[in-house]
Amino acid sequence: MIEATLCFPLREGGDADEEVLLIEKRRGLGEGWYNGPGGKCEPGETPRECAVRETEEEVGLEVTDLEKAGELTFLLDGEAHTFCHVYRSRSFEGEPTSSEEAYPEWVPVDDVPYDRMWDDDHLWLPGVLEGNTVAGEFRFEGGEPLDEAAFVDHDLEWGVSLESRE
Ligand SMILES: CNc1ncnc2c1ncn2[C@@H]1O[C@H](COP(=O)(O)OP(=O)(O)OP(=O)(O)O)[C@@H](O)[C@H]1O
Repeated sequence: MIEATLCFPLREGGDADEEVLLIEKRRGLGEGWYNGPGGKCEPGETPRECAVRETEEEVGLEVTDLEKAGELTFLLDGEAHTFCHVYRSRSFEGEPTSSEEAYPEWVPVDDVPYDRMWDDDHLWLPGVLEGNTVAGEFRFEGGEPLDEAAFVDHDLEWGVSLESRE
C-alpha cells in the first residue's frame, strides 16, 4: 500500500475571503486535475515531513504548524491502494511558484473546482477546509491506474480525533 499526503495551506484573501492553495497537477497520478500539494512518503520519513517536503518541492512554500485534518483510505478492486494523510496549515513562508509537477493557484474556499478534481474530493474537502477532521474509505473499481478507475462508494466519519497521529 502506498502512503501519501496532501497539504492545504490556508490564508485570508481579499474581502476577508478564506483562500486555499491548490495545485493543477502537471504529471503522474491525477495529471490535469486540481488537488492539494502532496505525494508519496519516502522510506524513513514521517507523513508530516513528507507533506512539508512535497509542498516545498511542488510549489516552493515552506509550511510549518501542520494540523492533521484527515486520514483517507483509497481501495482499488477491494484492496487497500493508498493511505493518505491530510493536513491544513495557516503558517508558511514564501510565495507559491510553478514547478515541473504543479501550477499553484489560490482559490476561495467557496469556489473550489470540484468538477476538476478526484471524484472523492467534494465529499471530504469542504469539511476539511471548514476546520473539521475526517476519516474516510473510498472504493474504486476497474484496475490500475487509480485515476482511471471508477469511484464506487464510500464511508465517512467526521470529528475524529487525530491529535496523537502523525
Ligand atoms: C483516489 N482518490 C484520491 N483523491 C485525492 N487525492 C488522491 C487520491 N489518490 C491519490 N491522491 C493524491 O494524489 C497525489 C499523487 O501524487 P504523487 O504520489 O506525487 O503521484 P505521482 O505518480 O506523480 O508520483 P511521483 O512523482 O512518481 O512520486 C498524492 O498527493 C495523493 O495523496
